[in-house]
Amino acid sequence: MIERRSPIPVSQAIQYVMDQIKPLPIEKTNLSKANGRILREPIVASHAVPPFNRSAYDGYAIRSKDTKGASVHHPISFRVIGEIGAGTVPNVPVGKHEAYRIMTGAILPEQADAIVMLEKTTKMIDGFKLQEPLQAGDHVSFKGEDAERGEVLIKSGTKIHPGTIALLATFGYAEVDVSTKPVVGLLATGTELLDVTEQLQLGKIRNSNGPMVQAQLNRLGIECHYYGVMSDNLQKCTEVMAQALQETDILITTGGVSVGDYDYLPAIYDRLGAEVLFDKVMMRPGSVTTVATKGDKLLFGLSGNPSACFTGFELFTRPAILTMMGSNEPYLPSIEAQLGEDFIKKNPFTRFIRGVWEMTEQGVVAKPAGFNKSNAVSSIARGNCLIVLPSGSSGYEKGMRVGILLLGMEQGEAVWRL
Ligand SMILES: Nc1nc2c(c(=O)[nH]1)N[C@H]1C(S)=C(S)[C@@H](COP(=O)(O)OP(=O)(O)OC[C@H]3O[C@@H](n4cnc5c(N)ncnc54)[C@H](O)[C@@H]3O)O[C@H]1N2
Ligand code: MOO
Ligand SMILES: [Mg+2]
Repeated sequence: MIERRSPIPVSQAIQYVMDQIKPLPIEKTNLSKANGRILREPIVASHAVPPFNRSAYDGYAIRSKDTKGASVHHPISFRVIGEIGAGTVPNVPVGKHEAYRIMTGAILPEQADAIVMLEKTTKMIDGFKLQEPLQAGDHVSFKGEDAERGEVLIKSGTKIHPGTIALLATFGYAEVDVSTKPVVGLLATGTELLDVTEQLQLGKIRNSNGPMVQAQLNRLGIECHYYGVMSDNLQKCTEVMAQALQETDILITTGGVSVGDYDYLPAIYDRLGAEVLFDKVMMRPGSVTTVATKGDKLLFGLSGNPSACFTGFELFTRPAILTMMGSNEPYLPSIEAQLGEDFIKKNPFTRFIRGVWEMTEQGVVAKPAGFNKSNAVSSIARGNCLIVLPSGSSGYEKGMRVGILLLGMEQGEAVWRL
């Protein structure tokens, strides 16, 4: 009798993986290399932003009280006593009916409390005329209006993106605490697999999972240790994986996790003494995704079918790696969308359909990205989301509200919700 596997719910499988994760140590990185890394210290404002009251426009710095009563019929004249470009500091305060020519970003001179836009003035020989009154604070960018000193602006565990870089630079972080990266190994298994450079041969296909998973890792900022392709050979694969486990924190394989005669991963885990957390998940594609541990190492046995491989990585490997790196938003971001087409197939397991979402007049609509079986490769290329169709339904109709997981986003989610 063939041994039957017991499928577990997706959320439980994710939890099993996440329970194994311990955060990696912290290291310092140069600001120029920090983009895409996970911040491991909060960004606290070490000074107010802006650090001084400054002009929001090119124009003139004046005392607002001197503009009282100004109108078309009663223009008020101002004498210009100097000029302040951004970066220079005036040393004489503004007096009654006096003004400084001032540029955007320049510090306000003492006594000045408002800025007149250049366009609102009529030039005169030694100054300008103004035809409308100003209030104190007009066109001034105030000290601390963006951030107060001591404010926690970004939490530890956030992914650094160009906006974060700007903030780090603002506060003078030449270096910043980030997580070290896990060493991730990747091995594609399958006697049928050809290298990308090889001619197609009957019965064989090119290895697409290897390069795909490499790219999925790259999206997390990780360069993997690529062990290439191996034929389905129990002894040789075991040896390579045993060696790879010495050299990596996480070892990803693709293929060989099902029940075929050459699906050797279950036997390899056994030989390696790895403990299998699960080998069947109530999801499609990727139902045979297998995750195991060996000491503090994690082994992800992603399915050979490309869509299943892709989905297994996004659902299990991605949050595991991000959590190791201290991310507080390791899950794919999810939003609600309208299903753009009927999906009438029975759903014994939750389906993750490679889809395309777009904004329409009806709101966000998500459609399957084409041929959608677990062996599909074209729909992975077209998709920008995974449409989640929970199990237990006999089908989903166009217009129904569904959850979708957004792919390739910088932002993530703190909890698994779908
Ligand atoms: N009797 C059963 N058969 C299968 C079951 C099952 O439950 N009972 N599960 C099916 C499901 S679901 C999937 S998914 C696949 C999983 O297969 P494996 O993970 O064992 O992967 P392989 O057998 O090695 O390959 C499957 C398929 O994928 C192609 N492949 C493999 N590696 C690559 C690669 N690197 N690049 C591109 N394509 C790859 C391979 O040629 C096969 O076509 O099993 C079902 N069978
Ligand atoms: O694991 Mo398979 O991909 O469910 O289709
Ligand atoms: Mg197989």
